[in-house]
Order: sequence, then structure tokens, then C-alpha cells
Amino acid sequence: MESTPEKILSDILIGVAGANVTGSDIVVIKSIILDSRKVLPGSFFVALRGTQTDGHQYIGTAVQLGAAAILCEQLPESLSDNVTYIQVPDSAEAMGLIAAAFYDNPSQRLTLVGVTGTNGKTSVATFLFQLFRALGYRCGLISTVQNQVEDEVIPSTHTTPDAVALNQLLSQMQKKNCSHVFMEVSSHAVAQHRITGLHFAGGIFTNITHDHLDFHKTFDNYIKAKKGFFDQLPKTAFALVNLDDRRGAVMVQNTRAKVETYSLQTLANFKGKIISDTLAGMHMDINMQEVWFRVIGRFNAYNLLSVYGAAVLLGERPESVLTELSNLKSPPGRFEQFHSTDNIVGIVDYAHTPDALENVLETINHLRSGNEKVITVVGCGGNRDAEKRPKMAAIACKFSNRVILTSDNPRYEDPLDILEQMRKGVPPLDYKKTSVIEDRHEAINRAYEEAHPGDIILIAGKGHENYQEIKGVKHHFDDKEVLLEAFAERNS
Ligand SMILES: CC(=O)N[C@H]1[C@@H](OP(=O)(O)OP(=O)(O)OC[C@H]2O[C@@H](n3ccc(=O)[nH]c3=O)[C@H](O)[C@@H]2O)O[C@H](CO)[C@@H](O)[C@@H]1O[C@H](C)C(=O)N[C@@H](C)C(=O)N[C@H](CCC(=O)O)C(=O)O
Repeated sequence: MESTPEKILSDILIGVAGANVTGSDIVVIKSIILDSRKVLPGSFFVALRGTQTDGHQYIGTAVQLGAAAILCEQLPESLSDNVTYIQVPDSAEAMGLIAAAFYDNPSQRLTLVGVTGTNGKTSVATFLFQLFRALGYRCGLISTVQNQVEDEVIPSTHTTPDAVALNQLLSQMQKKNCSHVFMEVSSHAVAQHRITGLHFAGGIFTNITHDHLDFHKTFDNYIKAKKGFFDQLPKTAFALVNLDDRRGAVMVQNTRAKVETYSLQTLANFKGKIISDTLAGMHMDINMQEVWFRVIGRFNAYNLLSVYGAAVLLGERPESVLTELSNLKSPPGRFEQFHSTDNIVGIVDYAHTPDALENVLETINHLRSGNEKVITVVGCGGNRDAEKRPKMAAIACKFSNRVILTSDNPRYEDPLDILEQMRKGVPPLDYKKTSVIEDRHEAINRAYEEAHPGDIILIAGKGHENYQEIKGVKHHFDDKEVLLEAFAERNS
């Protein structure tokens, strides 16, 4: 267990603009807490305006539990004598700076690279982590799948943790002598100032398509959030963008960082070309050097190209980078392939957006060598962007010979309602090849029952997740486990 740092309040308020302090700023702060229920004596409670409730209403509870200081946008009506109140224009923004200072600004002593974009964040961050370890560095990873300090795995709750958890994690990585940290930067994180106060050595933009509109409301807001990451980069950092995404150039219009580009289609600092791509591997040309990769698919060509670019920008030798990259395998749940003894290929992929599903299915169709069938098992999550439901069903139909619509984290919604909304996207001509099987276990088994040697089953949407979230409870469920069980049963 990490020892908790203690700080004098005035020392962690340095740099927080417009802070209005009521009470003494010479008090000891033992922890920074965002949830009043977790406040302990000596805590600094941060009142945040959330999506469900307003943290300001819990200031009284925090004081009762012994908070030494309160960060807020609006002072409560009655102030307690033993507590220091810091009023700021934006609690979330101030919290980013305060959290970084509380943990002694660990990002300034690390080479920190952030990856943002709708798809590919996990793969790019994970490939970078694996690559730099292979190149001999001690590394940290902060990702949707898991956080990692060298070999030690720390479960992940968010793609990008809140500012306090994030700085604590970075501090832990720095204390364990990591030199490099690779992290995913979600649009939520930028909008909620989770990364404010961090010092990045570089930022990578993968691509942007419609997603998370339940949170951002409009696509413009979503773009603005992603762009906010590049606006925050310092002059010393690089901003590496995918020129083949039409929003690539916009992302870096206001950045102070050094803009660098990658592309499979046009002239760029890092230019790649796919020479061949099959289930056995991918052959590419990158900046006039040939390389064979174990990971496959056009979307991975983009991922690898950005990883190559970032590594070279961080000062690594191109030849060593390509050698190590050629050995990398897909991260868990990211186009992860499994082969049954009766020659059926199962692919488990996290694709949970229309665009990601289309990419994966296009890749699979590209990799087909003959008349093998593609069977897609897919669902859509509950209490999230409903617009994508019919779109994902339509995409599954367009690119597959057989489609099984099923459940995927229904959360608080009725799974049959979600499936009905998905079904509306099935074109009438595809009714015959589409079934609805609510039970995901049964859906995967059915796909395998119907598959013949050579066929490819895509199980999309959950990737690395090992649970099914139903009415606030996470039940154990793992696509890979179910698929391998089915493989084993038929072939035993
Ligand atoms: C939509 C969203 O981003 N929600 C995050 C947000 O919660 P919220 O705004 O709903 O909080 P709230 O419940 O309204 O509460 C407001 C404040 O009051 C506090 N509170 C509340 C109750 C109480 O009794 N006492 C108290 O102090 C809360 O701690 C909070 O600070 O702030 C919380 C604390 O930081 C986060 O844990 C929570 O993430 C939730 C769990 C979540 O699911 N977030 C997802 C959408 C998310 O962030 N996803 C992105 C990745 C997306 C992707 O690329 O796929 C991510 O980076 O993970």
C-alpha cells in the first residue's frame, strides 16, 4: 500500500487562478476526496457539479466527517470555523492542478504520452507500453482494459481515471522508477478536467466518429473535447495526428505542440502502406522500410503507424522500433483471434460503435480467402447512446452472412427493448439471416453450432470485459471464455 502524502494547503493551491480563500491556508491536508462518503479527518473535499447530483450539497456531510478544507464554486450559507473554504470559478479545473501538486507533479518527471480518439486508444497505448518495455524501459500503462506498472496489474474503472486517482497512479509509477507512461485520454476526461495539470511529452489522435453523444450532446462538443487535449499540450510536446481522418487537421489547429502526421493515404511525416494483410499476418511499408507484423487489419496498420511515429519522436531508432513492433500481439479483446480444432476462427473484439464494427467487419471481409461465412454476434449497451443501435444492426447485416443480435450490458434498460431498437436497423432483405437471441451465452453457442470449417465468428462489443452489467450488478461473463468452452465441448 502506498503511503499517503501530506501537504500544507497553501503549497497545493499555487497556480490555481482566482482562488478565494476563507480561513487559514496553513493546514495539513491528508487526502483529496471527491465523494463526501469517503471523507476522513484532514481530507480536502472537492465539491463537483456532476451529471446526477451537485457535490455542493454534501459539503455539510464532509465537514461533519472532519474535512479540513473544502474546494467549491459556491460557498455554503454557514461556514464552519475549523474549516478552510476555497472558492474557485471551476472546481473540476482547480482540482486537476491541486491533485497534481498534492502528488508532487509526477507527470513532470515521467515521459507521458496520451492517446485520444474514438477508436484505437487502447491498442495504441498498449502497443506503446509493450514496445517501450521491449526496448528496455520501465513503463506504466493507463487504459480501459487495465492499468499496469511494469508487470503489476491494477484494475481499471475508467478509461481515464479522475484527477486524484490519476495523479496517485502516476506518482506510484514514478516511485517504481518508470520512465515512460502511456495513457488513454477519453473525451469525458478532457471535458471534466481529469487531465488538467498534467505534463505530456506527446499526444496522439487516432480518429473521431459519433460516440458518447449521451454525454457530450452534440458531435461538435465531442470534437471540442478531444481537441481540448491538444490545446493543453506544451510547446515541448509532439501532437501526432492521423491525416486520413477528416478531423485530424482540426485537432491540432490551436496547439502549441509540434505537429506531426501519419497516413496510409497521403504524404505525411510517417507514411505507411499495406502490402498484404491475411489472417497469418500483415506486411507493410513504413517510411520506405518493409516490416511484417503479427497483428492484422487495416485499423491496426493505423495503430502501428502511430506507435512507430510516437516512438521515433521520443528518440528511438527506427530500425529497433520496427523490429520490436513486428513481434507484438493484439491486446486482450482487441481483434483477438481463437482457432478451434475443427478450423473455425473466432474473433473477440471490443467494437461497440458503428464505426468500430464497420472497421472490424471490413477487415474480416478483406481477410477472407474464399467463400467462408462471416457470423456476427453483437449487441448494444443500455443507458448509453441509443442512436447507434439500428446503425450497428444494419452494419452487421451489410458485412455478414449471418447475424445474431444479443445483449450487451443492458444496465437499467430492458434488453428486449434495446434489441427491438437494433432490429429496426435490419434491412427487410436481411430478415432471414438475422436472429435475436437475448441470452449472450446462447447466442455465442448458436453461432458456433452453425459454423462450418473455415467460417469466421465475430463476437463484438465487449472485448476484454469479463462481466455483463444488469441493473447495477456486474455478473461474470467473458466472450472469450464462452467461445473457448464451446470450442472445447464440440471437439472433446
Ligand atoms: C458521466 C460521467 O463521466 N460520470 C463521472 C462523474 O460522475 P457524475 O457526474 O455522475 O457524479 P454525480 O453522481 O452526479 O455526483 C457529483 C459529485 O457529487 C459527489 N457525491 C455524490 C453523492 C454523495 O453522496 N456525495 C458526493 O460527494 C460525487 O462524488 C461527484 O463528485 O464523476 C465521477 C467521479 O469522478 C465519475 O466516477 C463518473 O464516471 C462514471 C462512473 C462513468 O461511467 N463515466 C464514464 C461515462 C466515463 O467517464 N467514461 C470514459 C470513457 C469513455 C470511452 O471512451 O469509452 C472514461 O474515461 O472512463
